Amino acid sequence: MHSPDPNRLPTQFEEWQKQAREILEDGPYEYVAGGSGGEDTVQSNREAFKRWNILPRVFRNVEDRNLKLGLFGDMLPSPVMIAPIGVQSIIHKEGELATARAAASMGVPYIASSASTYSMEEIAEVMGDAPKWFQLYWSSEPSIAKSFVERAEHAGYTAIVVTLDTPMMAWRELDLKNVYLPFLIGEGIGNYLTDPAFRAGLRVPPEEDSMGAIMHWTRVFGHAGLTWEDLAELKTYTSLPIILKGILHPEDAKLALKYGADGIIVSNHGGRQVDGAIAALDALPAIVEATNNQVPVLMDSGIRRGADIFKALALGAKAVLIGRPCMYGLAVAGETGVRQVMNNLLADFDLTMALSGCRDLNEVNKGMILPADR
Ligand SMILES: Cc1cc2nc3c(=O)[nH]c(=O)nc-3n(C[C@H](O)[C@H](O)[C@H](O)COP(=O)(O)O)c2cc1C
Ligand SMILES: CCCCCCC(=O)C(=O)O
Repeated sequence: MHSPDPNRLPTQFEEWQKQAREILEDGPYEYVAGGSGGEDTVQSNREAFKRWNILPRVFRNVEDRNLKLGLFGDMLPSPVMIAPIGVQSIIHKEGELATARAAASMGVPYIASSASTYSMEEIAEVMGDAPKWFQLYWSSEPSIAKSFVERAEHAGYTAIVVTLDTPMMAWRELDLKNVYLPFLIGEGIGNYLTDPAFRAGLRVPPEEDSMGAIMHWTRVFGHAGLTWEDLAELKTYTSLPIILKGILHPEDAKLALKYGADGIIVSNHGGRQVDGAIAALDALPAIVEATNNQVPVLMDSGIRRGADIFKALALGAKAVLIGRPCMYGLAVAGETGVRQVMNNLLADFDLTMALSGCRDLNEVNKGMILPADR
């Protein structure tokens, strides 16, 4: 059993990843770290940040800094939240509960995935009043989609994030090599097993036939038939803000506005879906322009350090989501690891703000960065 010394947890992202690699078996590690196809987009996500330089200002009295952000009625301590990540039980036995506790202890919003191993109610319970959003994988069975959204609202989640880039899983070569799909061994389906609409579709309860439930899950998980018109139906299920995740094309950003989305997350799913897709940071400016400040634009994919957060905000993101770094923290030291990863990132971001001469988030703008190849 791995028991890390809490006084000697890593500071570097690369070291967290290296230790996670040592702790986890190939299947779970490569499921988390891997991307789709030849992983070109995983790589592009990182390269995109290196194509921008920060242009720091000096002599600006940066003794007091304000990183707070008002978003969908909540006042957040910083423009950083934890991305929805499913099947965290393959990384640590406490899975999403550990990550959610770490987030709640810092006031950092946690976005609970539909594909969590623990149910959305269990996750909400460990978070108390801390900010939490629910991520919807829109089931092909409408009663399940409706039930998930209603359960989330009832459990105290304050926004619904609808992920649009994963109606099915991409060609993921590492998982194929490992013959590893966690869902097929019953991980990541906690929200389904506890859902009355899902259970209504089973011949016998999952407690009596777990494989039957898993097979049913494979049939209802995704919905490749969805179109923009379906958003109207989803909006009848809830009065919570609806945020669309996985937008990369500016025309889709305009459609999101037209069909009444309350927010957008520019994301390529961390390079796990369309290999060869544009880096999320590269997609961001055109989407910010297309939405013209009508709704908040958030982004994720490839953020590893404070300077990355700064660059994303300078290019117009209101906030960013952190994905794999938290999962490496979870693998290394459970709840403590996730908290330490987030503390490191936030400290790095705060220092980047100060040393760039920014006291407030609204000072982080396009004038603070330059293309590296100018
Ligand atoms: C192991 C893993 C599982 C994920 N599960 C989900 C999920 O259930 N729902 C979702 O919307 N995105 C999911 N994502 C994508 C993340 O929300 C996020 O977009 C991505 O991790 C950001 O890229 P980064 O890991 O490079 O920071 C997952 C990502 C990983 C690595
Ligand atoms: C059948 C697809 C399930 C994907 C759920 C988790 C996820 O989003 C991922 O990237 O992995």
